[in-house]
Amino acid sequence: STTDASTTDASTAAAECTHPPYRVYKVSSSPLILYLEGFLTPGEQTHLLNATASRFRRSVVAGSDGAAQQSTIRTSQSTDLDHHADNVAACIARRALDLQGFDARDAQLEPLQLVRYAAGEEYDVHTDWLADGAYATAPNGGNRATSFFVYVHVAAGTTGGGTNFPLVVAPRDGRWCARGFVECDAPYASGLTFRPVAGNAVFWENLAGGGGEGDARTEHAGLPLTSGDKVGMNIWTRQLPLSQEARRRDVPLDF
Ligand SMILES: O=C(O)CCC(=O)C(=O)O
Ligand SMILES: [Fe+2]
Repeated sequence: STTDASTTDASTAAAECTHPPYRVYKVSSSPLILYLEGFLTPGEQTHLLNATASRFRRSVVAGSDGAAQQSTIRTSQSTDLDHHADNVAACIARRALDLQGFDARDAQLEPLQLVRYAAGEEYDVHTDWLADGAYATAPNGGNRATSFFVYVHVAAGTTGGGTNFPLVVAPRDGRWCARGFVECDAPYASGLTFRPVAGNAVFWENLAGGGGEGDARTEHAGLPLTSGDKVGMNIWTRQLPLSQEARRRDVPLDF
């Protein structure tokens, strides 16, 4: 390709990439939650791991002042991957926008964020939408309208590490369990837990109501990994375009 990496965006990469025929299953209407089977190809999974392998650092969260800080609630390692500088990541970003219809723009995407969990690590219950409006300003793209959590790698023998939505009722049909998408051994009262399955993804809308308020029902957790190794990826779409500066900056978007 002769495309200059600095000018590549999810639109230009779309011409060069072939999207896998992933399947979409609605899990919940309100909040909207979709399960995406085969969202990443095996080649894309390998590429994402290789592109980020040496770059993982202790994850951070938004502190009470909005600034990124380490916390016992999020003990994983993470790293950003700028999809404007990586054609595979740009193709995945394009796919994530396409699912959201023609109005979702590349400028609304945060850099892709990979998250790695070793045994014992977790991300306790949180929302992806920012509770403090001071950090959901127009130059910051407003709030996080939607989230994808994509399972990039799940080592053989991995246990635990599901993605749990405590306030969402689990779907009932046995195929959710039989296909390995949903954890069905946990008590009903614990809500909905997706099992980590490499290549698959969960998509949801974070905001509700006409005013775009954060939807409390979208709270969720990356449950503790009890053994193995799990790498996931967040793809966050803002309500509005992020300023060029905010798109490139690690702080305060990197949580
Ligand atoms: O690890 C998971 O299953 C979920 C992670 C998550 O919610 C996040 O990184 O915001
Ligand atoms: Fe999250």
